[in-house]
Amino acid sequence: MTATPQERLDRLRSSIDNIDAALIHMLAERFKCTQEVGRLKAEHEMPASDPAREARQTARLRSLAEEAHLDPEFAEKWFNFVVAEVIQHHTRIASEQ
Ligand SMILES: O=C(O)C(=O)C[C@]1(C(=O)O)C=C[C@@H](O)C=C1
Repeated sequence: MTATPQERLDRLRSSIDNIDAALIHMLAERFKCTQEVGRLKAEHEMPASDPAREARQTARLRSLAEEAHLDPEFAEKWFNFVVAEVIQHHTRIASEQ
């Protein structure tokens, strides 16, 4: 028996739910790492941002996105969005020292 459109939609949404949950958990782990980086940088008076590292990571992520058939512009925008938040966290940690 073929699935109804509603059943197909429900099945796809169930996968989307799992993927969204995985993304949230991965982001949480990434922010745990960057919080530690922020504390390390603050303790050693290192600058919050590292444009050279960002440029290397942007090139790497754009290349991975292309291989995965994901829009590289979107991958770069996502990375810039996350890094902007991380830099705010780093700056706050340094100001609390
Ligand atoms: O790797 C670092 O130095 C970080 O602070 C982490 C990170 C990132 O989130 O990827 C954030 C800010 C820097 O400009 C570069 C990279």
